[in-house]
Amino acid sequence: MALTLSSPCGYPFDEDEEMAVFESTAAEHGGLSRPRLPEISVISPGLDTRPSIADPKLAVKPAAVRQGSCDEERVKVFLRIRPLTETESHRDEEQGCVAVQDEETLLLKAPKESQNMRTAERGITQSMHKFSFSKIFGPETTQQQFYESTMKKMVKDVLQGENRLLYTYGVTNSGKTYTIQGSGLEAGLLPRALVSLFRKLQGRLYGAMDLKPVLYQDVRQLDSGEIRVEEIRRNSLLKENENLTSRRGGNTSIWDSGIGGLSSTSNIATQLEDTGSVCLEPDSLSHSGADLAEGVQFSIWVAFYEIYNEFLYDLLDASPSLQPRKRITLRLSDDKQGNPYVKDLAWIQVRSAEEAWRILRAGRRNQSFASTHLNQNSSRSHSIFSIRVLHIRPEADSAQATHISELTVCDLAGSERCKEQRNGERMKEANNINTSLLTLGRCIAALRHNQNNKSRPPQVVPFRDSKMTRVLQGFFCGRGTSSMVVNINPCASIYDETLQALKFSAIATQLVHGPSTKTRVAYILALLREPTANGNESTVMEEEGDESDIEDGDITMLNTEALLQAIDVLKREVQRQRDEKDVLEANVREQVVSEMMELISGMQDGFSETLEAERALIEERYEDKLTNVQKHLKKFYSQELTERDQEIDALSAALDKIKVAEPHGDSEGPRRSRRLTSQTECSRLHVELDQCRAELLAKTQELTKLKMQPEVPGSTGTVTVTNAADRKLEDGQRNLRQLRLDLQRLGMDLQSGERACCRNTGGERLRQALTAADETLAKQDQILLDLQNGLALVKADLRRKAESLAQTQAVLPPLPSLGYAASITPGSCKKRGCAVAAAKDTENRPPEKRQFFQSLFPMRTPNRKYNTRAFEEASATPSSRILRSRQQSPPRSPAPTLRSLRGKY
Ligand SMILES: Nc1ncnc2c1ncn2[C@@H]1O[C@H](COP(=O)(O)OP(=O)(O)OP(=O)(O)O)[C@@H](O)[C@H]1O
Repeated sequence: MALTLSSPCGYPFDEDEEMAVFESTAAEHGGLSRPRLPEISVISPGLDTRPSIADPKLAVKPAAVRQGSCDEERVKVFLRIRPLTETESHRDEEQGCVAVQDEETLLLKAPKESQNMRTAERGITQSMHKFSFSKIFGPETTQQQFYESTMKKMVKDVLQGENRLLYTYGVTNSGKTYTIQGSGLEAGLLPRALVSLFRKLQGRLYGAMDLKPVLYQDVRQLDSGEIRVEEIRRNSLLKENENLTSRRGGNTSIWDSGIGGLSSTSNIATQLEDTGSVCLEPDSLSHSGADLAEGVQFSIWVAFYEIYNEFLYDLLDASPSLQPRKRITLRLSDDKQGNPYVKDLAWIQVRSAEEAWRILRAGRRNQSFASTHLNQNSSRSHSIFSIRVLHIRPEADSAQATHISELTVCDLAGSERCKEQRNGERMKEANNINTSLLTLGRCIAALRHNQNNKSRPPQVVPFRDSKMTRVLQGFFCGRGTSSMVVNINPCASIYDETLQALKFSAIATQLVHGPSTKTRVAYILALLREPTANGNESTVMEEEGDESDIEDGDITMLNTEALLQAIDVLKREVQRQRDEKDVLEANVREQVVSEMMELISGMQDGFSETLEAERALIEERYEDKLTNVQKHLKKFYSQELTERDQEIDALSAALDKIKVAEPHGDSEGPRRSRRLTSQTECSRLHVELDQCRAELLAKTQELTKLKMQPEVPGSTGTVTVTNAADRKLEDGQRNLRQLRLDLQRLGMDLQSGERACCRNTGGERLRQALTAADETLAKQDQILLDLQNGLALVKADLRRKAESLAQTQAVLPPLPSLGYAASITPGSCKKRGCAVAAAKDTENRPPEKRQFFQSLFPMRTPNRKYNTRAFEEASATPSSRILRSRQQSPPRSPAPTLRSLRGKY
């Protein structure tokens, strides 16, 4: 399966991501055409984001941190550009795609055939990229110059007790191995470092082999037997190297890697074995032992191992056999503190640079090299060479190691495109190499994230995802510092790979070294100096005496009691910080809750207001609708009634005509003529009633006058009767008024019934209202009947009164204007009796609905009849239906009509 080269920085190097993290804005580089993509991708965060001394965060750091300059804190990333070979020059690989702008800035310009140029042409990315490094070394840089600027100080630091790591990173065939180990007479960083180390230690070497480094960074006292074993191993390795050197000529050794039968071709041996000893410029290494601690001797032990296809192999596994054999894989273990170490790794004591050099050469023969399409002698593994320095105080009886420091040099395998590997084994190697480099990139990216986002929860740094990162973990976690050498090949054909490698290194430039062990000790000591919670000054420092030693952070200066006290102080500090955080959390929670409550109540108010407004709006709308409906109904019924009135008038007129023209027409004729007659009769009765009232009034006045006259014998009974008649008349009038009021009320009931009908509340309600109205009408009919009876009695009384008056007139002079008496003739009475009979006919008929309807709509003419057939057919409105239903109800007791009253009267 062909795989492409993965981005080693932990996430895909897609251009958007890259821009988000590293790229500057266009404005920083002058006017640029595209708004989103600047012409040059500036990948130089290391320089721009350097913390200043004035950074307030630094002010609170312990003194040991403040003392160090910012440059020292940041991880150093060096760039080395290798020269083009002759073959490469002939292939026209020099296309000016790599340009050094100054000591720290590199400009990459995409060549025409590169993938980067293709994407740039599509506007996805830039064709030019700018990178910044701690220092850039061009093709002309010599090995010595490079050593002086990079590793020289590291050696010094290690001798002073620090841990240092230097690792190379780059595309295959970019010069990593050349940089670390060198070639021919050009010794690389490692041999130079060894020579420098031993020169510095001249006269200070601890020759015995009784103290040996074990585990992560511990020292073990060896007994005599173990010492002998160690010596045999060491001598065999040195002898092996001698034998191989003497047999040089047929110089290819074959080793079985143990995995898939890989052959590791040690052609590299030829390169360095030409130099029997390390050849260095005389003035390249200063060898002053002035910086070394007084009275301390140093024991140097080296180990050399490789990580091949994610397996650990000891390159100093001293077996003299040259036969192919199965290599033993080593395991990674953790010590009690969880620090990783390579179990059963061979540590060899060396007493000179020469010995160390020979051991290194012996190990290189075991290293996994192979020929690839890019490099004839390509490292297929990550090789790690470690030098451990034991700081020993020789005592009279037995020596004691006070400290151990380490210098590790790691030559990482080169990243490469898997798909370009034609050999399956090479492809597998490339895969593993890229995977471990990818993990390294992810670790560095996570470390950078954690350093840059201290307020956020830290990301898990995936050290355990690869053997290489696990082995080097301590150097990234404060137990030392690391430096990175990025090697690049300026060939145009591998421009895209080079670009990826440089992007990866750009992340590393952002890294800051974690606080060293020394710094942590200084922090603890600073805590001890602070006033305790009880307000008493800690006495630890006073007991310890020399403050300058303490300032250096040497924890061994403290006795057990002081350390226990320090633990107590730290525990209290932890508890205090926990309490603080608890209080802070409680406050934050309280604030959040109160803000939430405010928010919720605000929302509630808002909702209620909205609800009210909507309710008002809906009410208003429905009010308007109801008003509109009422208005339209009124208008409609008014029109309807007007039309009916007109029709009735027309019908009446037509009937009159018919009556005049054909007095004896068809069978319908007499009934209609009777109806018309009754109508006209009714009007006439009205007039007569009014006349009767007027007469009654006149009579009442006369009676009043008579009362005023002196009483004559026998008149008492007449006056009493007249008074009774008056009272009854008054009652009758009162009843009439009551009747009118009831009718009005009925009218209102009907209106409400109509409304109920209009609002579709159901015909049942309307029917009930109408039934109630009918009952009220029946009551009124009864009242009218009573009134009629009362009037008959009055009439009888009046007759008697008239007779008594006649008798009185016979005695007294005649009274003026007794029209009423004159009008009460037997003839007129007879006539009135006929009227009463007619009224009785009327009473036998069902009550007139029209009178009731008339009270509802006073604008109508009083003599209209709505129970005609024409009206029934025409009325299709709800009101007309109501009227019809009422007409269909069973006949009720006849109500007295005015005509009947008049007749009675
Ligand atoms: N600075 C330099 N000056 C001269 N020659 C160099 C330089 N750097 C590298 N070379 C040569 O380039 C070739 C490849 O170098 P080297 O083997 O060190 O690459 P590499 O990065 O280790 O490759 P790989 O990752 O495949 O092992 C070697 O022949 C080496 O001598």
